[in-house]
Amino acid sequence: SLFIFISSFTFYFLRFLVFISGFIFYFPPKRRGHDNCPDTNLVKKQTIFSNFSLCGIDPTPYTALICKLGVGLYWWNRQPSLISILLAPKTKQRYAAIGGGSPLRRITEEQADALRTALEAKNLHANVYVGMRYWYPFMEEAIQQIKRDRIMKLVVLPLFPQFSITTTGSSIRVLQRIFMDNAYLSRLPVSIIRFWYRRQGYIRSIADSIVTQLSKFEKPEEVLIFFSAHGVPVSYVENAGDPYKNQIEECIYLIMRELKARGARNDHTLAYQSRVGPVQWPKPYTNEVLVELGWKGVKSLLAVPISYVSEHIETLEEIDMGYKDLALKSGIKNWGRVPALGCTSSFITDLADAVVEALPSAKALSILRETAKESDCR
Ligand SMILES: C=CC1=C(C)c2cc3[nH]c(cc4nc(cc5[nH]c(cc1n2)c(C)c5CCC(=O)O)C(CCC(=O)O)=C4C)c(C)c3C=C
Ligand SMILES: [Fe+2]
Repeated sequence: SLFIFISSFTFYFLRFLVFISGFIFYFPPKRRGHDNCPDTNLVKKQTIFSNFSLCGIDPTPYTALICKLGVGLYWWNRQPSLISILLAPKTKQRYAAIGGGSPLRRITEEQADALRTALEAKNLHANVYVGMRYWYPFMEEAIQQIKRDRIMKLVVLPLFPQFSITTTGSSIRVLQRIFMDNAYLSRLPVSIIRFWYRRQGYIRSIADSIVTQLSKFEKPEEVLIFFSAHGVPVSYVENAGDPYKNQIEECIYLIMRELKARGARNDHTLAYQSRVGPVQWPKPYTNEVLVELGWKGVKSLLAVPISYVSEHIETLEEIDMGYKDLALKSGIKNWGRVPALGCTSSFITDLADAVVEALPSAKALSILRETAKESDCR
């Protein structure tokens, strides 16, 4: 325990030094309110690694305590860290290449509107709040609004089809931390949809989109369907029990089964993209596989980003620019890409069904927390 305490202390001292260095070298843009907030996502890049907690996992059990000792977690988690400062120039260039900012917030707000309308069509009159983990509007802000509105029941719908500790798990953790500190929130019945890639509506919507894109090739039957999933550190999968990799594989199996049922006989493959930092990522890597496929003589390829439901930097820049260039240079002649589902109506209707189905199981988070402790949302 003494050892843990000393290492925690050292960690937070180093963290403090990095935080100070962040202020010396970089001044984040001031927040100017939602409507004119610069959605360049540069700040997100600069805060995403904050607290040295890679992807939202706190490295010590003392975080909550330390934050209560005068440094609010909300503020603490928004300070730039060294690694993010180092990455900033490259990130700035990448966002410049897609028009100077991420469309993610706009698309998410459109999805929220479409979901509200789809719920109304099902006679459910609900408020839909958008809360983001690393950018405005932050989850904390959405929760403040929920508190003000004194809603009666809450369904949490992560916009990630598959569960990962780094995405949905990290968001649930924030939610639990805030909810348990407040009397109204801790009693509010909540239902969390932890993943939804098995839903027929989602699988069918992706399959529809793949069929549409295949039909644009001269010889659709010869096209290789290339699933590109976002990677997560291997240690999360192997040591922390992140179900993400298994869920990705099952998701692809379900999509291919749907395509086969519709008569498609295309080959398919899976690779992992967006590697960050020196940690090991699940293999094979998207860039390496593309080169290999080119060498092997694959001529037509349809890229299917499988971890997202909105266009953003990893589809518009990483896939459409980086991987496409690499594929063409490696000998692949015909390139296509399935767009993210965005506001596709069959998809939004299915999400609305998921919300309706989740309502009856809503329970106060104080009860859910016990279940979460035993599960994978650490
Ligand atoms: C170790 C770091 C990261 C892991 C693991 C990770 C997992 C992960 N992320 C998404 C989806 C998105 N990530 C986005 C941005 C983003 N993510 C990381 C790091 C990790 N993500 C960084 C550093 C950033 C900043 C942007 C960048 O430079 O790439 C976004 C938003 C991008 C936008 O344009 O708005 C999404 C969406 C998934 C699905 C995932 C694992 C399952
Ligand atoms: Fe990410």
